[in-house]
Amino acid sequence: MVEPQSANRSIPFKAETIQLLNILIHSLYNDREVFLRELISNASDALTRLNFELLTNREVFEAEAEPKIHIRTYPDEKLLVITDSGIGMNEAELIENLGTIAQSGARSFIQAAQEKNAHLSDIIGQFGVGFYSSFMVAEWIQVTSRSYRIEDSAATWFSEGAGTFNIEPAEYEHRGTQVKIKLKEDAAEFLEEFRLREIIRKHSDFIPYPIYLNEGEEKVNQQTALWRQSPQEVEETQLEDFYRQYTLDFEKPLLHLHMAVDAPLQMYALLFVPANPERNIFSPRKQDGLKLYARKILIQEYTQDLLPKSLRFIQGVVDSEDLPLNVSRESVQSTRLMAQLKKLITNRLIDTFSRLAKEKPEEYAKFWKTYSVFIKEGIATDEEYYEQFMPLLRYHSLKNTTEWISLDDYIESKPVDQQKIYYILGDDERSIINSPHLEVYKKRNLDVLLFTDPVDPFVLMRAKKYKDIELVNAATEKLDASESQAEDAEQEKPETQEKIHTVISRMKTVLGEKISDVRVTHQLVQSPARLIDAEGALTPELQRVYKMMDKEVETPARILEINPNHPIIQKLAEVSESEEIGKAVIAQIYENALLIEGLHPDPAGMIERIQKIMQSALE
Ligand SMILES: Nc1ncnc2c1ncn2[C@@H]1O[C@H](COP(=O)(O)OP(=O)(O)OP(=O)(O)O)[C@@H](O)[C@H]1O
Repeated sequence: MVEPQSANRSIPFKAETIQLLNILIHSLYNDREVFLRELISNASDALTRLNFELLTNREVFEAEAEPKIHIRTYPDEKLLVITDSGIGMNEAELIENLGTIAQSGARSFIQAAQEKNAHLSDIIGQFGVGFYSSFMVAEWIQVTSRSYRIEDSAATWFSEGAGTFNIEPAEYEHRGTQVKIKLKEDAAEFLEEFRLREIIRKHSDFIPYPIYLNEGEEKVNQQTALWRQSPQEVEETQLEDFYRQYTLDFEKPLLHLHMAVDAPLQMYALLFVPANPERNIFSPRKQDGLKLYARKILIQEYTQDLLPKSLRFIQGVVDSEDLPLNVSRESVQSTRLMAQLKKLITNRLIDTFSRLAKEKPEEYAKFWKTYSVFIKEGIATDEEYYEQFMPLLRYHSLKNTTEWISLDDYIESKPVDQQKIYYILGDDERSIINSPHLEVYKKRNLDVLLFTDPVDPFVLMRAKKYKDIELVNAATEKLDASESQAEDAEQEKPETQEKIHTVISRMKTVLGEKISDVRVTHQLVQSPARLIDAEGALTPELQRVYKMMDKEVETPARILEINPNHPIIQKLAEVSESEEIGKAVIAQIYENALLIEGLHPDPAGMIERIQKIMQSALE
């Protein structure tokens, strides 16, 4: 049925639209060019919707017309005209779509824009205000459209962006929509062909329909979306070109992942691990996040919900057929599909890292050097994925200070009866290797992982176990260095015990309040003594966490543990109590222990005493 054609009518915009237009018209927004992206994306949506219609309906006006988008400029009249052969709109649809329906994003946009310190650029980027964004550059806009329905007639919508728009019947021969923009004085740049090309290449390169500019016969957009091709067909150089164009990073990426998935949902992704996590200042990527497309149409420039936060260094594109095309940008986040996509992508990424570690350990070592801190952050903070991140951990160990070993490697090579995974905390490998705490492990030929990264204690806050095997601190674990009962019996002899008691009480007198106690340990081999935390003190892990967070913590005086079998300790018992040398040796034993724990406040201060001890040794 042919609708009765009405004469020119003036209709008020919805209240929210008026507010939105007010903000946009008066905005001094630098990235005004996005208006073109919005119009092209509307045109592209209209073409896709027509394609759907054509699947089931042959009663379509101009069914054979080529699906395309055409942009024309008329510099003398300052006109920019964007035409598409999409689904089109009749009069009622023009009124509804461009005037009276409050856009889903409008309200949130206005709210966000009215907030203090709001940056319009962030907000426009975030909400994508669609068609109306053209009012940033337009004095007026005229939209003429002819719907795909044969019986419909054409109509024209016109507005200067104030409170109302006009609607009237039109003569328009072709199916689709023509958006005519009279550019503001200061928006003449959008009449320049090179500028338009630049914008199209930047924002709409992968729109699935050809975009023509003025009389040019070549389409301006590339149209082929590399990520939608089969991974086997894409060549290494194409990937590198794509990555370079995408990030302006001229270093090759460390790794890429090309996914083409059909089930449980349909998606393509092309992801990269950059050689360096810092974006360079020229990078067109201004924030973390992946570019999200639905059927090649850009939905969101920076999508952070597709990855765990700790994998924010990943660059690339995700494209899913399953995302509804008309999904508004703000509702993208909350769809169930996004959670599914995130899971799929994250699992595949973790899998790719694991495979790299297995198949190309040297390349994994490079990855680990740069990104270990991110993976460790993931373990410390990511409730959902921390367990999956754990097999990616790599450490040096007491027995292997040159190659990285995983927790799985450690478990595989440990003796069957060893029930725990041992680690030791320290500031650098060279000094912890010499820690007295490790003597018993060396003697017993047990391996210990060296945790020297400042973020390792954070990892330990969450990761108490791996594959049901407890991770324990070698420095606080009680392992006995004496392997036979005979050795024990020797230690327990009454005369030995008495000697040791003498030494202990002398040490307590000499060291006074510097220590909370002196006692015997059987965990030492070469060293005469070591320091351990007093009972009730914070664990060494927590002490380091606090230190990293710059929090002052009081550590109660430590306990000095002595090795009853050490010649220095045994000889000390024979030195008369009044002799100065005995006191000097005790003070030096304590300070040596401080030094090796990295706790000595003034190592050079020991020199004088050491010289006295040397002198006495020579006499
Ligand atoms: N070129 C076009 N052809 C057909 N319909 C169009 C065209 N441009 C806009 N429309 C209609 O007008 C509606 C409003 O467009 P607008 O750009 O304001 O928002 P949107 O595209 O729905 O959302 P977004 O904010 O994500 O762009 C569209 O949903 C569509 O129905």
